[in-house]
Amino acid sequence: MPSTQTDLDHFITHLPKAELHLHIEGSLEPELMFSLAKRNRLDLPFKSVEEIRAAYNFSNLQDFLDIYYAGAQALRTEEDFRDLTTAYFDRAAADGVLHAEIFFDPQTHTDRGLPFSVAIEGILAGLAEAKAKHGITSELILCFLRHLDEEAAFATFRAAEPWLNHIKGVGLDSSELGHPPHKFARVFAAAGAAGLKRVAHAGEEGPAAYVREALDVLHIDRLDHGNHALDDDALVRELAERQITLTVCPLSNVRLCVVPDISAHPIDTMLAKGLRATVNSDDPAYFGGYVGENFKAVARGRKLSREQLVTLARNSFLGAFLDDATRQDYLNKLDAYAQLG
Ligand code: HPA
Ligand SMILES: [Zn+2]
Repeated sequence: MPSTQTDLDHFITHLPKAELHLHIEGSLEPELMFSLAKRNRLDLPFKSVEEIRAAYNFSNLQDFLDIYYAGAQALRTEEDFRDLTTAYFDRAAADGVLHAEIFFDPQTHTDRGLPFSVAIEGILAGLAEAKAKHGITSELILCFLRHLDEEAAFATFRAAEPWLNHIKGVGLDSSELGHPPHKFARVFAAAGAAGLKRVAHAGEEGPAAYVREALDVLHIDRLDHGNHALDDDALVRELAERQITLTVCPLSNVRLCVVPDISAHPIDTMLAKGLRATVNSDDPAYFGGYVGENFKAVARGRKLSREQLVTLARNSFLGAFLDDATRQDYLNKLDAYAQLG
């Protein structure tokens, strides 16, 4: 029934929410990729926006990563990173996002010769612009690439030192299988000692044992993805008891074949098991939708109630690295909206 769908879309779009799992490089839309390539006088291996989109047909995480790292090559200057960041926040604002905690992958840029400062200064300029334009608050999370070694992660952490007061936490992303969390135990310990939050991708393609390691060895404050945690009942009970936030990414899960279909997505199973699950977009330019589209996809695919949607939004504020007063302010906005809606 179209009118019901429109009501649901409207409810989701204006539902106050936080986004906690967003790779800023994964928000590079083909149109912006082309305009950056033109501005930077680069040759892209694609002739058109349509050709780029047609290449986004992945059967696993590595298929995606190969194209995601290639796309990131178009980013060359601080201005590029600022434009990328403001484009994401314009979309986020339209999707009812009040607060976003975004990842960036410095090694993707330093490994091709960009100084560490270029990506972070451009992103920070974009975050400041988003706050001024939309009032959206934000935090930045530096991700280590797990297919590289721990020494490279330490070198990145040292390079980040002058900006540590602008970085809320460290994360771990890229190819999961064969790169278990314990590979990064010492650099995560150093980040924790420096007062940073710790998060890690685990249980996306990797087994429940990687989620266990992320908890016990990396001492994570939040779990990115976590789908395969569901394979281990004791682990699920612990995640629920400790109210560890899971940053779940439904459209990413479908596009990377982590789940067979949106109608088989476990988001409501996670809620039913008492897990603090949230909905996020991961790499929206590659996976076909921003956070609002991710909410709409699971709402339809799993026939979620408004109460479940509000719980998912509440979880996003509970799981965010916010100060108590701001968190309460956002929760109050959500409660007021839920009562009206
Ligand atoms: O979903 C992801 N998984 C791992 N690494 C990533 N880097 C960007 N997106 C992802
Ligand atoms: Zn991710």
